[in-house]
Parts: sequence; structure tokens; C-alpha cells
Amino acid sequence: MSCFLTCVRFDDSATDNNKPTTVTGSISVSGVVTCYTRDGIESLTSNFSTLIGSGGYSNIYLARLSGSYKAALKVHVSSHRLYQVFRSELEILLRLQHPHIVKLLGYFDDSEENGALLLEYLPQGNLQEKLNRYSKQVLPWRNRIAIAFQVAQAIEYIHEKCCPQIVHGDIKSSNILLDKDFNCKLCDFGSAKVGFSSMVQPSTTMSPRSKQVRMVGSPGYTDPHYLRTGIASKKMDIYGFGVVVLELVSGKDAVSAERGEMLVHTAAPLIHEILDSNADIVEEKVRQFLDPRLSRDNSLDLEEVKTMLGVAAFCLRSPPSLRPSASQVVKTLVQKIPSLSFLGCGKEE
Ligand SMILES: Nc1ncnc2c1ncn2[C@@H]1O[C@H](COP(=O)(O)OP(=O)(O)OP(=O)(O)O)[C@@H](O)[C@H]1O
Repeated sequence: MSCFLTCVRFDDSATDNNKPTTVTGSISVSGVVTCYTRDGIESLTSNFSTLIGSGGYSNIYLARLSGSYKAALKVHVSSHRLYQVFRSELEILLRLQHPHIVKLLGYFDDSEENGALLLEYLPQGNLQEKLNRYSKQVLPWRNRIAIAFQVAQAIEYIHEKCCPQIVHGDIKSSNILLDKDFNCKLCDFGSAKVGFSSMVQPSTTMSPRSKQVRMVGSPGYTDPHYLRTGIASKKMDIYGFGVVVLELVSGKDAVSAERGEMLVHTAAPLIHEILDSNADIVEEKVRQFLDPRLSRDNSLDLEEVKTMLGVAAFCLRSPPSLRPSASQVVKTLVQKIPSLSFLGCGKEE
């Protein structure tokens, strides 16, 4: 864990505003991404008949490509402002290619107010739903650590391996989608920023309420430093990742639906103990925090739970410069979570 104490500095990087080629009709753009007409997306979704998800800015519909191949169509709410969010998400997704980032298959763009993204379909929905205590299935420990590792790899890719580098800006469990084998894909690049660090400057056309929505992020996940300064940086993604790790370990929501209590606050005493002492954390305290539904899980290893909590504690540190980089997280998980090698996750992807 001592490798986390190394402070890493980042340079600024220029923003690339290259627009994707916009063509009309259902034709292939860049070889793999298809541009659809309005009729095309209506036909793919059987007139938007099956809603599979919704968020603050969009509705997501089931789409069927040739044969029985399923996809998800993310339709951005029609408005001038949200059209910009759509364009930004489209431009970012066109650049990304990673096994743990949702794949863009196509898009619709009327060049005014309406846009939609055709994405690969993830049949197990999002991680928040899977961890929910009302979910029929309990996500086993080994899947939880694999998910944490894969999300860390996805963040490492956008922060350090793609060009120009990207800050996701909204890392949370409902933006982590799961395939049939519970491998994960990071989605929702609608809040992403290109470049190492950028001051968020809401456009003057925004209403006071919409300004707040864009600035504040998702309750329970937002880096307090970002809330204070409005400066988005890679370390805000690391903070969001830390909260997701707490959710994976505890099975609790980032904000409790009943009491409105934030998980980072519930976990604070344990986190302080981890950061303050060199001694091993008391097993009893770890067990108290652990998701009780994991008690009968044969894949559970308490040492791994402690490591995951240690990783979360470092990711949530303030000031942000004390938090690890995504590649330090990936490296630490490979070194300290033995089960990852059994899952074939320790290898570079
Ligand atoms: N490719 C997909 N496959 C399956 N389900 C998906 C897919 N994309 C999105 N969803 C579902 O729709 C939900 C909302 O998607 P997304 O986060 O992209 O929308 P949003 O409008 O950007 O939301 P937010 O309010 O977080 O900004 C996801 O949590 C997930 O349940």
C-alpha cells in the first residue's frame, strides 16, 4: 500500500475537437460505427417499444440489429443543451476502444437538438441494481473484485493510455454495466472532460437548476474537492472509484434510500482507522462493514476484503494529490489480490 503514498503530478493536455464524419442514411462511419436516420432508429427499436433504462439526460431502449443481436439505444432528451452533451459523449466514445468500456455501434444525429447513441447491450444491467439488497442474486466476492479491477483498468485507460486523455466525471455503480458473465463495462461519458484537468464553466444558456445538475455530479460519489472548487480532475474519478469499492464490499448504496446517509460517512471511522494506523485493522470491524450476504460465500477472503478497504481509503483521501493514480490502483490489486490471477484478470488487457 505504501506505493500509494507517492504523489503523482499531471500535465495539461490539449482538447481535440475533431468531429466525427456525419453522414445521412444507415452507413458505416470509420469502418465500425454506423450513422442511422430517424427511420433507422425507429425500426431498430420497433418504435421505441422497450425501455431498458433511464438517466438524468436520456432514455435507453432495446434495439435489435440483424438476426437476434441486441443493442441499446441511448436517446438524449431533446434540447439544445442536451444536444451538446450528446455530441460530447459521441465524440468521446468514437475515440475509445477498451474491453471494459461500453462499445459504440452507431448513432443518430439531426445536427440540431436530437441525438442517440447505439451501444452494445449489457444484459445484466448496472452494478447498482445487482448490489441492491432486493436483487434476487447475490454477487459473489470473486465477481466483485473482478469488477473493481476491470473498472480500475477502464479508468487507467481513459486517464493514461488513450490520447487525448479523458476524465469520466461521473464514476458510480449505475454507470458500470455487466455482461452475462458479470464482466463490466464503464458507460455514460456525458459528463466526461477531455484533458488532464479542466475548470467546469457552465454555459450561460443554462438555467440555475441545470447549472447545479452539471456541477454537483451524483450524490454520494462527488469528490468534496470538486464540490468546493469546480475543478474536474482525474482524482475525482479515483474518488468515485473509492465509493464504488465501498459499495462492492458493503453491498450498501452510496446514499441510503431510507436515511439519506452517505456511505462515505458510514465508512469514515473505519477508513480513518485504516489511514491512521500501521496496525492491522480489527477483523471484527471489517466483518461489521462487510455485506452480510457474503457470509456464506466460499470465495470470500478476509485479507482481500481488508486490501479492498485499504484501496478505497486511499482513493477517498484529501487533498486529491494524496490519492493513487488509476495505474497504481491496478498494480496494487494485481499484487495484493491473489484471486485475480485465478480469474485470469491479472494479465494486461
Ligand atoms: N448499453 C446498455 N446496456 C444495457 N443497459 C444500459 C446500457 N446503457 C445504459 N443502460 C441502462 O440505462 C441506465 C442509464 O444509462 P446512462 O447512465 O448512460 O444514462 P444517463 O442519462 O447518462 O444517466 P445519468 O443520470 O447517470 O447521467 C444505466 O444505469 C443502465 O441501467
